[in-house]
Amino acid sequence: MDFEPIISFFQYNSKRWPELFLAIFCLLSLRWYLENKNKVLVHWPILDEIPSLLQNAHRIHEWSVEVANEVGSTIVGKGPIFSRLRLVFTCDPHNVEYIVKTNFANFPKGEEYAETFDVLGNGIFTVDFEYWHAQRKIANKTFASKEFRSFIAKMSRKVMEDSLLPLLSQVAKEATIIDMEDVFLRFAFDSIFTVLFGINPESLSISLEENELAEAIDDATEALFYRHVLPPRLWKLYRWLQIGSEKKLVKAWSTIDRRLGEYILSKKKDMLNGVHENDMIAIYMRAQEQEQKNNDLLPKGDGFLRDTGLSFLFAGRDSTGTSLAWFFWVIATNPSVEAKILEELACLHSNTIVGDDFEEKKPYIFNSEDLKGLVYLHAALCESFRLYPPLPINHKGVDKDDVLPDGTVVKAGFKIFISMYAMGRMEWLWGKDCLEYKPERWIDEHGKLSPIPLSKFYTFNAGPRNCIGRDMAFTQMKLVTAAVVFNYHVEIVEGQIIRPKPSAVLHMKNGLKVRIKERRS
Ligand code: HEM
Repeated sequence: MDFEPIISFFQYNSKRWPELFLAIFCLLSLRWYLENKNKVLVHWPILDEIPSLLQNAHRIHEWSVEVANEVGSTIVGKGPIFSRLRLVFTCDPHNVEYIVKTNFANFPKGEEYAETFDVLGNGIFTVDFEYWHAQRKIANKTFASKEFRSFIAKMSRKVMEDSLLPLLSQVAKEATIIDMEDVFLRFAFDSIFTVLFGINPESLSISLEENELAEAIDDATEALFYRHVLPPRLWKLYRWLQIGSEKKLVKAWSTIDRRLGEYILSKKKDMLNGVHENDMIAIYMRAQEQEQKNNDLLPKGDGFLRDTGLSFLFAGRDSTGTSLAWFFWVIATNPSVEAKILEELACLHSNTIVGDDFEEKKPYIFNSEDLKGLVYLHAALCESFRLYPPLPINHKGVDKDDVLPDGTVVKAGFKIFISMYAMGRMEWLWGKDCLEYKPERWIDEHGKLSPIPLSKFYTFNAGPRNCIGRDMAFTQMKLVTAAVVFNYHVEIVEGQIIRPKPSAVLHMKNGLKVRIKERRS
């Protein structure tokens, strides 16, 4: 065989190898790009799925649904090859049940969670194991007390009666446009603050003035979201350089410390003067005094009161405020549901009003005990929570190697992200109409609330670390939705694009602009 031509080809081309390699590289890259360009999750060389995550950070919740539909309801991601980052994304309720309930002890929040949420200090959200248990014991006792529950209902009603309804009546009279999400966030802030400190901060007033503490909490929430989507080394670099949301966080943190410090100090003075109050911080101060002698697991001093106050403000303000806004958006876009809620309320109203001499107050406010029995309103709220869970993502660590019910292997040190947003939108779980707003799916053939959807409903988490404020949230949501739907028609201003904001809490990206009309003038 004559090798002469082959040898001369290589001799001729030897000087052109760099160009040859470049051409091969470009061809392979082009092929890789064409193969991957339409995929929702791309595994990039070296960086793996990090570029996809960053590319979709602005629409993270919608993207999580697309990923779950296309790739699977549980995915193990690797992160860049030079990092040891291992992420598990899941929206499979069997896996979630195992993580949050069955083998709860193996899935603590972990040190990284505490570092990400450092602004919350040592409050109930960030601690694990026996430290968490000690705080949960006090919280359970507080929230189980009948006295405290009726204090919550009384305070929420008072904020609604004194601030929310007068504001809506005024807006209706002046025929102006308001941002209903902002209004509900202010309502939720004033309610939870009043429950915590016994003082109404009156952020919800006719003038809708700026509220320094609520704004600082917003800035901190935004920074915490970026810490979720950016690789830890990157946000820590931002923190070190003091740029972007990390810079805002430092300022927000100092405002939070200053304002909460002032409230705690004034409460301490009241307590020293022998004032017995029913608010949560007063209950915690008394518990701290009693427990301090024999419980080393409970943090000491005012720092703990600050961390508790902030954790509950975080927990109770954005969740209830945003849920109310999403609820009014879904019922406005589903008028048949709104009509059924009105029908149920009208029936309750006529059963409550007895005798000709009954003088009815306007706007009419339902009693929170009476609202507990309303099936359709409850189903309508659950359905709204399914599609718009205020906390769309939950975050867990892995203590020891384990295997999830679907066979996914998780190793110690992995990070798990549970997407409640994706879980509420999976066709295989909720059926072909999974994206439709249908309260009927929560009601059985006997007209009672069906327990079946609850087995795949994790909006309030489940297991030992379930939401302690669930009942409070339902009490408040029912009080407000019943009073607002019954007395006013909330009309959405046309032409708005309503979608979630990329945030650790499911805020609306551009708020919810509405007009208010009185129904019962
Ligand atoms: C619509 C309203 C609400 C929703 C959807 C909601 C949802 C949740 C979820 C998903 C968790 C688990 C978070 C995690 O593990 O990191 C949680 C925990 C918690 N929630 Fe709520 N929440 C709501 C309202 C409230 C309110 C009003 C309060 C209190 C006043 C509250 C207090 C708490 C607390 C203290 C925890 C931590 C429990 C623990 O770690 O033991 N929540 N909530």
